[in-house]
Amino acid sequence: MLDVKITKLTVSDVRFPTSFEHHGSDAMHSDPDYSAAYVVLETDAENGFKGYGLTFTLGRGTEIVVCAVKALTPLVLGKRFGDIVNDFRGFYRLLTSDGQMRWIGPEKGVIHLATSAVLNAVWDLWAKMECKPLWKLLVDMQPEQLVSCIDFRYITDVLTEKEAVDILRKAQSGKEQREEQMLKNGYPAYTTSCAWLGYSDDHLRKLCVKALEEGWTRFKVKVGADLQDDIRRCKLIREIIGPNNTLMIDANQRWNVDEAIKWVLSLAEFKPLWIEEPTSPDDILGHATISKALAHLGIGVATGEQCHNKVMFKQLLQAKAVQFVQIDSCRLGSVNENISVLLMANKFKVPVCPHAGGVGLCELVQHLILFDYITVSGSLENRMCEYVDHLHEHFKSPVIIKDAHYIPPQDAGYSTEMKEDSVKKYQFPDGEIWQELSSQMKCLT
Ligand SMILES: C[C@H](O)[C@@H](O)[C@@H](O)[C@H](O)C(=O)O
Ligand SMILES: [Mg+2]
Repeated sequence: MLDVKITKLTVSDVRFPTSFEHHGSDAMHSDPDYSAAYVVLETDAENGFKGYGLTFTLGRGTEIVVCAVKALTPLVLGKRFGDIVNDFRGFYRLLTSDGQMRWIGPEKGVIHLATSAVLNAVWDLWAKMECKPLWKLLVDMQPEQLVSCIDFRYITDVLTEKEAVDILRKAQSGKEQREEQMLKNGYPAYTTSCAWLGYSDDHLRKLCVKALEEGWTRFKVKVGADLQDDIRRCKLIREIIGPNNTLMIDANQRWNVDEAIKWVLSLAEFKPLWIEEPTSPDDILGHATISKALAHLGIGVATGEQCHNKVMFKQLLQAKAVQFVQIDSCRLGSVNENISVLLMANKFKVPVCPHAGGVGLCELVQHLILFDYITVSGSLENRMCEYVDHLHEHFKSPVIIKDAHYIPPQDAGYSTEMKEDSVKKYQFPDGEIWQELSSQMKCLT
């Protein structure tokens, strides 16, 4: 297996027209078409093993991420698989620290999204070669091997290699029981599917009632465009879900810092557990100010879905700017960088509640949060993973949700593989779906 070489990398621009029904809409992204730059790694393995990876985008601009993946391709082609996984830290550095390309990052923006797509495919390949779901591959690794996948550059002031190994060693005790518990009950989830900003009150009501019947107890609602609308919608949702279920609010970076504090104070009566992305994702001290101002109300600040990299997470933690860390499987540099954030959050005793949804984010991040529970944090206190009910049907191993819990996937790999037919149909702009849509548009004009 280790002698297998990577022989080909293809990347596709796959877009789903979710904006037509306002799925995924929020105060800053009113018309997202959930999309992905989708990577397939081919190898010379006799059994034809392939690795699949993706990064999540919102439609326009996916072509730029595709271009960035193509720019990274020469760094991957011809590589011996054993050389990658036996020095994963080195391979991570190779992709993120290329002497010319790092200028267009470093480790942020389009080039980092592209890195994530490529590395996600490598991890999928690795898990497939080991015939394990990715979470199990991680759970079974020795602390030293896990740590050897992390690039510690820029974070040793808060987390050294030794500390990382110690955290993982400590969590070895009770690992088997936690794994059993997960296999039996799954990992707790919350839903964002009921209350996208573009949904009418009526639609919101119907979806909330249905979600309650299905056993959901934690709900997230989009806010931030209009205060009166937010008050009405939060009141409505609180009335439907009752005082004991959990409510979160998400502003998707809409406000200035002072505005965020004032706005959230006006919504405090609805008892949200957190305000997510109140302001610019880059404003670490702004998040700290908001956290401080809301602490007495028991409202925490959550962020991470557009947090560039581990350095920013480090500072958010150092500045006590977040009470909930939202890792993202497709924005950070894949599993490698996400593990470092899980370990830092553990050190600062801040719970991790991953960002999911989009296309494929639930499929991927479930592996990371299972790993976090079994092998890092060992705790479910104040923890839950986001769930959004869109586009799972396009994946070969879609997520399984039971009683509002993620059931650990059993198929080998990182659950990243999409159905060939879906990739073909939704390919932008030549796939059947986009061709049909463009001829309908022409008819209307
Ligand atoms: C544009 C997207 O749907 C976002 O609104 C979404 O990721 C959201 O912020 C979330 O937390 O799920
Ligand atoms: Mg969000």
